[in-house]
Amino acid sequence: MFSRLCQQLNGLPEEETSRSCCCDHHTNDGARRDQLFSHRSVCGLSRGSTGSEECLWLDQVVIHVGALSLKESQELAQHAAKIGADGIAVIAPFFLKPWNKDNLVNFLKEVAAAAPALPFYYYHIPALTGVKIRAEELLDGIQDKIPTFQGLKFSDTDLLDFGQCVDQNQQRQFAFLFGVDEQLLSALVMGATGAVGSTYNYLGRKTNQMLEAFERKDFSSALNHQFCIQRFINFVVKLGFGVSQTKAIMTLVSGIPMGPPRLPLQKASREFTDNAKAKLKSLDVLSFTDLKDGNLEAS
Ligand SMILES: CC(=O)N[C@@H]([C@@H](O)[C@H](O)[C@H](O)CO)[C@@H](O)CC(=O)C(=O)O
Repeated sequence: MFSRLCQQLNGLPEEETSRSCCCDHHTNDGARRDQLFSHRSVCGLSRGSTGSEECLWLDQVVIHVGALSLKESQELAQHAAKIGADGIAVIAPFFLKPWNKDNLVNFLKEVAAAAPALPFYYYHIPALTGVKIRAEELLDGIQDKIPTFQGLKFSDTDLLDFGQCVDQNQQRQFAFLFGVDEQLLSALVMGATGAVGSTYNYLGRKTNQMLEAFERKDFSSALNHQFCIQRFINFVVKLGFGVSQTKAIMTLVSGIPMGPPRLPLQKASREFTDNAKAKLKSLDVLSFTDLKDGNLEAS
């Protein structure tokens, strides 16, 4: 059922993007975007038991093409099709917001129509877009308007909405990709078919252990793994956790400098990174013991 954990590598620095892939983010540099697809075999951030870097083969790449302007979104969708993406995803426009379901669907429909051969995913992240139209409502009849509609990335904690997305679409082969890492187990019970999230960049092993336990119906072990993930996320949330802190942790665990976040975000503090490092060590969630924090200054 749960086919594969989708690892986000969107924090990689500009110079790394030619050997990486992003699920939700695009770069604005056209040449670099093209390079992205010249290497379908990418080096991820995971390390095997020997500590050596493992190569990940991304057999599907979904490019996020959302933008505030419909025209820009359409251009990005066309570009994604041209360079061989396997799908496109779009968040709701968040400056001039759609007021109701029909407005939002009409916007999405125009973006999808710019890449009519590509599977289309709606990226529901109301906390960031401020567009709170329920996903369950949006899905009702969506394939009549968007024939390429393939599924949803659901980054919200409203499990009633998520459960109803699954329940009301059991006859359809939609992908229900969950995006709240600390609640993934609950979403699996509701019928999630996949996950996309930031912490999988470094908590992938622990998450895979949870998925395996869930698959073999060992719910007690699955819950223990989820609680362990929650202990880490709860800890960093209290310190202040966002994209900058994610970059700092990814640098810490990989040794690859992720570069500074873009303004208005501010670089994570050394204090945050030290605390996160101590917590990761105490929870024993990494597959290698030697954290690579030599490049922290560059992050
Ligand atoms: C609001 C937010 O950033 N959510 C993350 C989660 O992975 C989140 O970091 C995690 O559940 C910890 O709270 C993802 O769903 C979204 C995300 O990483 C992205 O779009 O870049």
